[in-house]
Amino acid sequence: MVTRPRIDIQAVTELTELADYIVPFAIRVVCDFSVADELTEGPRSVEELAKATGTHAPTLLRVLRALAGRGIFAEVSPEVFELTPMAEPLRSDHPFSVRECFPLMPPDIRSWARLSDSIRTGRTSFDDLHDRPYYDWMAAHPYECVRFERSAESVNPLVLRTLVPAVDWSGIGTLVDVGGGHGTFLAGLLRRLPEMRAVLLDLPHVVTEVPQVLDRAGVSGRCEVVGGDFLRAVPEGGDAYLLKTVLHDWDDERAALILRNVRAAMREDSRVLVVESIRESGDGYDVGKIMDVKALALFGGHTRTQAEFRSLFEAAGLRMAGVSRTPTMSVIEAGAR
Ligand SMILES: C[S@@+](CC[C@H](N)C(=O)[O-])C[C@H]1O[C@@H](n2cnc3c(N)ncnc32)[C@H](O)[C@@H]1O
Repeated sequence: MVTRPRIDIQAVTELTELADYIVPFAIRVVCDFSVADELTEGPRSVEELAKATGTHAPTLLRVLRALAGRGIFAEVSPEVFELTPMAEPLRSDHPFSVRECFPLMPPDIRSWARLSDSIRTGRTSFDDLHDRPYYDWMAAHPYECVRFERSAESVNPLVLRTLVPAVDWSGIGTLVDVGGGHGTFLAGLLRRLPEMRAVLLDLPHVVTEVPQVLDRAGVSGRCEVVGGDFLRAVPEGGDAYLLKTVLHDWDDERAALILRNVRAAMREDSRVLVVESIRESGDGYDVGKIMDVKALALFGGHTRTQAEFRSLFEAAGLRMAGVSRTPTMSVIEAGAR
């Protein structure tokens, strides 16, 4: 039996608002021109802001008005704008700055535009569009690679804040950060845990950025940097192995291979700390479900439920030891089986 459509005007309105994809692009552009940085001393007219940022005043006004409608900046008097709580984190000096969070790079956007291909075939649209997997493409495109790593790391200050108190770090003299990116998470960890030493492994073209990050944090004396491939091998000698937002990039076969390489490198008593967004059941907002679709379009991996993590560890000769959920990400801990 066909039921008649239910009419809920509020729902129709909310749905049409979701079609307005200008917001992330407008945020990207105000970040590119450091508009939030120009408002740190208080409200300013669009005319002044345009002069300071090298932009076209009437156009900047249109973008700022659109964002103000979403609570990002406020028009306090005609054509005069100020920062709001949601605009503050777009400042470059904000301790939880997210201005790198919106890279919106053409290769990614073109893959999103081809999501219909993924839905038909189950394949990763990025690979089909660019003829190779994400990280291989990034290796040949240094500018985009740096933008990608910075966006992946932009939430690290926030994650560190919730994660450090949630984990028992005692007994970890040496931590191996597997796929550690530019090292911002590890640098933050080493600053908070002054007794700890570390090894960071990432692809050779990615680790070139790591020394500057460690130097800025004043921790370079406690961290060795290794350029390598975790699909082949992982450094030995860790009391613990950290894999933060790494496994969701990979299908089960390759995620298990990475963990088997960790298993081969670790001692019987070493710990494995996986930091990820666990995919939860139920209909609530769940970053694990959002990341899952991102992994589908771009990386060819997927996020996992707690039960899926348990099976993945078992396939790699590990045993899940516990899960700590924090307001940002979860820590899924494992040991040797
Ligand atoms: C989503 S980023 C996470 C970075 C970092 N762990 C963090 O959370 O800030 C995934 C990382 O895996 C690295 N990666 C991808 N393939 C790799 C490989 N075969 N060997 C080593 N690292 C790899 C990427 O370069 C990237 O830095």
